[in-house]
Amino acid sequence: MTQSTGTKETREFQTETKQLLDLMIHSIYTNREIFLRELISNASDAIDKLRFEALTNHDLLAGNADFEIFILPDEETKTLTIADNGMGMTFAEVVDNLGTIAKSGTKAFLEKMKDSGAGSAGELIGQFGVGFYSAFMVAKKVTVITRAPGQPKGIRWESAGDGTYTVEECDKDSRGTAIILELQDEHCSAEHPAENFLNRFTLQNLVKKYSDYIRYPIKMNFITEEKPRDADGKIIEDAPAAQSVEVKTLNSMTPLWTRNKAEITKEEYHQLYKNLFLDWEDPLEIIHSKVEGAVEYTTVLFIPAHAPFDFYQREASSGIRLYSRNVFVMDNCKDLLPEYLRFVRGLVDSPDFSLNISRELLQHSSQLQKVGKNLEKSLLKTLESMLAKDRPKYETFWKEYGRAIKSGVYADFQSREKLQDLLLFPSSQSADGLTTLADYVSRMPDGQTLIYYAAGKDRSAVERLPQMELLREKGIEVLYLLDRVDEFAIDALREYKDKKFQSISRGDLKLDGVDTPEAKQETDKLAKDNEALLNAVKEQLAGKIAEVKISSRLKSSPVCLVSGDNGISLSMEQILTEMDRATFKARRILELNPHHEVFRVLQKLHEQASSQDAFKDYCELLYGQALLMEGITPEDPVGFAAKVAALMAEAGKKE
Ligand SMILES: Nc1ncnc2c1ncn2[C@@H]1O[C@H](COP(=O)(O)OP(=O)(O)OP(=O)(O)O)[C@@H](O)[C@H]1O
Repeated sequence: MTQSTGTKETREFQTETKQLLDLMIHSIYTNREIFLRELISNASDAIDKLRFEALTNHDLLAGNADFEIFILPDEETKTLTIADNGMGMTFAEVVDNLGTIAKSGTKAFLEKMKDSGAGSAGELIGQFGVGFYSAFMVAKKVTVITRAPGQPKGIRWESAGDGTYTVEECDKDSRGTAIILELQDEHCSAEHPAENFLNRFTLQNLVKKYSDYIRYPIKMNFITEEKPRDADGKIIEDAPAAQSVEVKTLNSMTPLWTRNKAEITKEEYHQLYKNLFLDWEDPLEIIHSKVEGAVEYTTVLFIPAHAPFDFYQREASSGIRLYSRNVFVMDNCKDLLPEYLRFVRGLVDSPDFSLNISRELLQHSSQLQKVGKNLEKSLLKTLESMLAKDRPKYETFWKEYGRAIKSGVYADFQSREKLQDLLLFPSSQSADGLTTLADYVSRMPDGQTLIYYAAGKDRSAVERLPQMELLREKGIEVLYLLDRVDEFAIDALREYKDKKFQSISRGDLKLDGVDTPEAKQETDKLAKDNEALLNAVKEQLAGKIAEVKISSRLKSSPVCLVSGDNGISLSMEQILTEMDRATFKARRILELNPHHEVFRVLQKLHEQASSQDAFKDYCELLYGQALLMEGITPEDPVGFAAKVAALMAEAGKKE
């Protein structure tokens, strides 16, 4: 077969690769058959790559353009070979690709493994599809023999998955890659045909199941034995059987999306999705459309059932593959869909995508932009109709991707209006349901002109905000913004159907139309009468707060902290601080409850010149309390605690 022609080097796998191999070999994952899908998919990618490069450099093909993937089970050597005549790899590429983990998905897999402990390896292997290394789930030893086009020599890579591998130059007749798996005993035993990867029927079924859509023929030799026949056509029983070899193509190769929609089963769509995007779950939604006219394309889009575990942490990636008349052009096509739709997976096949322009140019092509606009429109339409017709399904979608949509509202100025009707929020109206903005508005009583909201880290934190009391008493519905991006989205939106949003912790509460003019007059009078007191409090808290006010929103709490109408809010400031991006500060306004007993004590202390120290402590304590109620730690927690202790001791003395 091949012969080594250079020195053989033994190298160590990168630490992460070692960990991965260890998992592959020792995991109790039962669905090991997926290794075949992974290797076939790599072979198909390698042919795609060559085919694409050959468009501009025809010499690469060297006269061999009959692309194929060959599966060769060998009973004698107990090996299974998957061979392709694709791009092959050079020495450096072999070391880079098969000694380290370059693939971000595999890295993510390892991260997730670290987080969730080895127990879940099985489930995760299926979820991530771990590429080439999955071969070690079924093989004792893996040999890769590969030759890149134009290279005089091939490269032989070999490993038993034990921490090291060898690489050496070797002879190889033709371009491409052969992966030879020396199968583990349980995977070449006739006793368990479904797990026997030398069994041709098992292999045939697996190709049908996982790789039917692959665009290159996946071939296998079938050996038939037949006894010779006599002149009358009758079998000669005692003659030795003659063997004949028949090469069969196992996959249908018809790209699913070119078929008539009505003839495609849900199961087939699911399989296409799983094959292309290596998911183990069925997608939540499928959109298949064919568009003819100024731009012509066919698209199959999927909304995965679950967002990847690190979806909201990593850089936006895109899961859209481009094809031109069934020929793969590129994957991860950015700029096709807006970032807020980056969870969508799928493909677009259009004769208008030119095959031989560069990736960069293609991404900026006007055809692509037109297609992108259409896809965005049809995805939004699908989501709107899901929301209207299948609320539970939409809520499942929302749980996974709601944050992406909300990010679209604040980050994508042009999409704001289109997205506002897709938003859902919890609210004071129902203990566990979610409401759309339209539903909120439809419930607004006559006279209420604003949409009220409260931000906090969870429902109970918001419900316990002192500011909530008054609204609860007046029966005004409040939207709860519990996700960190919520307030930024609402802030960007500013209004919905001419109704402005109003935070219950910002500026004046503006209960106009609901509150009475008399109440406002009373608050103004109290502020005037206590002007000196308010100024004194402000002076004591100089540098910490911008203003002190008489509150009209407090019931049982003596104090609360709100932020100004403009700029960021306190909760936004908190979020930005956590993200180390606190360049802006909220304008802090301390509101005092004039009807609370503490207010009267404050008035008394202020009037008595002898109580200046106590007055100062009271101001500090009220400010500290207000911060705590907002979930913010006072700047000097030890000093705050000491003041509380001193006050408790003092109160004890009086009794
Ligand atoms: N048959 C092959 N021919 C040429 N290169 C290959 C072949 N198989 C694997 N490779 C190279 O090895 C790399 C690692 O393969 P692996 O399956 O681990 O990840 P991947 O294919 O990049 O990721 P994904 O499976 O998500 O597409 C590939 O990117 C490719 O460069």
